[in-house]
Amino acid sequence: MVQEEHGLRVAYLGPMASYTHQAALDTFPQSRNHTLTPVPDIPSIFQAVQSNNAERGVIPFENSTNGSVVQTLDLLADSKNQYPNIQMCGEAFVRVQHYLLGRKSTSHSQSQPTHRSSPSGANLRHVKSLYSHPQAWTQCTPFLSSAVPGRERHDTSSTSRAAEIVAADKSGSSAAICSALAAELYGLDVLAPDIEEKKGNMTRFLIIRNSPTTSPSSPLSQNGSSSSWKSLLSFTLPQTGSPGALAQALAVFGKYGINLTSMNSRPSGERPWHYIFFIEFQGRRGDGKVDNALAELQSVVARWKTLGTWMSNGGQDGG
Ligand SMILES: O=C(O)C(=O)Cc1ccccc1
Repeated sequence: MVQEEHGLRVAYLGPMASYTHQAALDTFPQSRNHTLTPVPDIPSIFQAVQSNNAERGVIPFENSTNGSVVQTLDLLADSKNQYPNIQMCGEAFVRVQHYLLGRKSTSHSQSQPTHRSSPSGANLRHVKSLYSHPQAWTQCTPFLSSAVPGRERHDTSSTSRAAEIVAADKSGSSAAICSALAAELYGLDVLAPDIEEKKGNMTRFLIIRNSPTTSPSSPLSQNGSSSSWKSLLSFTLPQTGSPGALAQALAVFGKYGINLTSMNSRPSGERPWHYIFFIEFQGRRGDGKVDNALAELQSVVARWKTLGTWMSNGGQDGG
C-alpha cells in the first residue's frame, strides 16, 4: 500500500532492517519525503502516534504461519485508556524470509560428521545462543530443531535488534534470526538462508494514525464500493452470564449480510476469564448496512469501539 501524502513522520518497530521497517518503506516511499523513525518497541509506536510525535505508525499485526501478534491486540484493547485516538488507516503485507545470521566458524571442522551444519553447509557447532523476536521462533521450528537444537534462546523486541546484539558479540558464538537486509546492514554472515518453515510466510502490518473522532468516513461514492473497505472493531460482552451473547453479536453481522474477515479474542483485563473480541469485516461506517449492524450490536455488547477503516486493496482512508 502506498500512501498519497508527502512528508509524514512515521514511527516503526526498529532498529533498521526489521520486517516492520520493510513494511514502512513499502508504504511510505522515500521519494515522498516521509521521515521514518525507528522506535524500540510496539508500545512506543502507539505512544508516538497518540502524542502526535508521528502522524503514522507501522506495527506487526498477524503472520500467516503463527497468527496474531498478541502484544498488538493488547495495545488495541487499550484497557488503561492510554491510546484513545489510535485508529487503523491501512495495512501492508510483507513476505517474510528468515535468515540465520552470525559469524562463520573459523574452525575447519565441516568435514567432521559429528558437527552439525546448516542446509547451506555452514558449520553451526560454534553457535551457542540464538536471538530473535518471539514470532520468528515458531516460524522456523523444523530448522531450529534439526540444525541448532538445544541452544539457549533469547527473545528480542525485533529481529533487527537481535542482529544488532549478535553484531556486538565479539565471541562470535551467537546468531540471530532476521532478514537478509539485516546481514548487510549489521555486517553479519549468512549461516543459513530461507529457514522459515512455510515458503509463503507473510506478515500483515497495520498502519495507525491519530484520529480523535470515530464518526463515519467520507461518503462512499467518493472512494470505491463498500466491499473494498475493511473495518476493525472491538467489543466486550455483558458481565453477568448471558447465554448466547457472543453468538448474538456475530449474528448481527450475518443479518445485515456483512462479511467477517477475521476474529480474535484476548483477556479483557477487567476480570479473569472475561474477553475482548476483535472483529474485522468488509465495509465501513456510512454504509447503511454497517450503520444498522453497529446500532443493533450496541444492544448486545457491553463496551465497543471502532478501531478504524481502510481500503483492503491497498489504499488508505483519507477521513
Ligand atoms: O522483528 C521484526 O523484524 C518485526 O518487524 C516483527 C516481526 C517478527 C517476525 C516476523 C515478522 C515480523
